[in-house]
Amino acid sequence: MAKLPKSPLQQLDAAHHLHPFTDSQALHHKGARVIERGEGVYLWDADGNRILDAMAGLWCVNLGYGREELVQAAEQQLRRLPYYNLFFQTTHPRATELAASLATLLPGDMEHLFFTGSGSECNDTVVRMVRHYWAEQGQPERNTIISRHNAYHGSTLAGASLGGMKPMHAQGGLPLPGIVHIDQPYYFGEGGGQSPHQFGLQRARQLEQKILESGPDKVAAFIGEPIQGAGGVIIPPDSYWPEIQRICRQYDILLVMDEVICGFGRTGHWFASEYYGLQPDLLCMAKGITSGYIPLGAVAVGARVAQGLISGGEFFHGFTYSGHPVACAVALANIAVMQKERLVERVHDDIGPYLQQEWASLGSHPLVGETRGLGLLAALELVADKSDNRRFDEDVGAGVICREHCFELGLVMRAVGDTMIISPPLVIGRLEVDELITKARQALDLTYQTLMK
Ligand SMILES: Cc1ncc(COP(=O)(O)O)c(CNc2cccc(C(=O)O)c2)c1O
Repeated sequence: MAKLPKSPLQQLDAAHHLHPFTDSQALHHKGARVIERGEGVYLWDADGNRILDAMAGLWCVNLGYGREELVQAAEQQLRRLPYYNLFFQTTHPRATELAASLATLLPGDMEHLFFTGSGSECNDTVVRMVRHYWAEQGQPERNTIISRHNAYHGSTLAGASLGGMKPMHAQGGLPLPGIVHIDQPYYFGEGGGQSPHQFGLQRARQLEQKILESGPDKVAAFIGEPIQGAGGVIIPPDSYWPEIQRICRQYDILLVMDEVICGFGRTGHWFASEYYGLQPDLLCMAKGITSGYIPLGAVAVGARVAQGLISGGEFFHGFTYSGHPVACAVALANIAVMQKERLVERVHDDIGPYLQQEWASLGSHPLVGETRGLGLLAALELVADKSDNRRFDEDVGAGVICREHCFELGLVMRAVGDTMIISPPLVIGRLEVDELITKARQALDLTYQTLMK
C-alpha cells in the first residue's frame, strides 16, 4: 500500500491527539493510520484499503463490525434512558437483567456481578474487593496479591501494578505496595530443557514459594489470565492451572481469573475457566461482553466473597459509569446474538479447530519456531534459526517488520516482540480464515526477504 503524504486529518491528529501506548514523536512523523469503517471482519482505512482485522480491534469485536442488533439495542436504550447510576440503592432494568444473564453463563457458584466501565477498572475493583473481604473476615493483614511477570491487567495504577510489564512499572513508580509477581508459564521462551508438564508444575509451584515468602497469613489472592493475551498468547502447559488451584485451596488464597480477553467464547467456552476446570472466587470480564461497541466491564463474584461483601456493610467503591444502561443493553443484545447463532459452540466445534489447523501450517515456514493456539486465539514465534529457535536481536524488530508487511497486504496481526498473534472476530468464516492464512504466509515471506537479504 503506497504511503501518501499526511492528510489534513493526520495533521490535525498530530497537533492535538496523544495516543495510548504510543511514541508520539515517531507517530507525528509517520502520520496515524486512519481507520474509517468496519463491516464483518473487515476494516477500511481512509485510503479505501480493505483490511482483514485478525485482531478484532483489540481482542474485543467478537461479533464483528456492523451488527445491526447491537446498534438497535443501543439506539433503543439511548432514546429510553441514556444514563442513570446504580448508586443510592437504585438500579435500571438493563443492569439487573444483565447481571442475571451473566450469572447463568459463569462457572461454579458465581451468582453476583459488580459492573465497571473497563477491564482496568475491574482489576482495581478486585484489589479493593479482596482486601475489603479479608478485613471483614477479621484478617486485615491479608492484603498481598500475587500476579505474574509479563501479565497484562490494565493501565490504571492497580491494573498496571498487577500487570507484570516492566516498562509500565518504570513509568509512575509501580508496582503499588502489596502486589508481587512470580514467573509466567511461557514454555517456548523459558521452558529450558524441561518437559511441558514439569515446566508447568515448576512455574505453578513458584506460587507456593511466594506465599511462604510473603507469609500465608498475609496473602489475599492470586490473579492470572487463563491465557496471557497482551503478553503474547502464552498458553500454559496443562499441568499449570490445576496446580495453581490446588495451591490456592491449600493456603486459602482467593483465585482471581482475568478473562477480559479469554471470556465470551474466545477459547470455545463462554469462559476459559471452564476449559481449565477452575472455580475462581472472582472473574473479570470486559471487551467481548459488548463486542467493543461500547465500554463495559464486570467482576463476577463467587458465593464465598459475595456473602462476605453482602454481610460486610457498605463497600465504598464504584464508578459513575458502572453498568451504564446503554452498555448493558448492548451486552444483553451481544449475548442474545451469541446464543442465537451458537457462536461459542461454533468456535469450539468448527471455526476454532479450522483456524488452528490452518494456522499450524505456518509452522513449516523458515521464520517460524512455533505455532500455538486455542479456539480463536493463536500465536507464532519468529526465529532467526529454526534449528535451535534462536531469536532475532531485539533491535532487528522482526515482529514490527512482519506487522507492517501484514498491513501492506491488508491484514491486521499484532506483534508482541517477535511473537505474532491473532484474535479474530468469532464470526469469521472459513474463506476469511483462508485469506488470513494466505496473507500471513505472504507477510512471513516478505519479512524473510527483508531480514535475510
Ligand atoms: C487481560 C486483561 N485485563 C485487563 C485489561 C484492561 O482492560 P481495559 O483496556 O479495558 O482497561 C486488558 C486489556 N488488554 C489490552 C488493552 C490494550 C491493548 C492491548 C494489546 O494487546 O495491545 C491489550 C486485558 O487484556
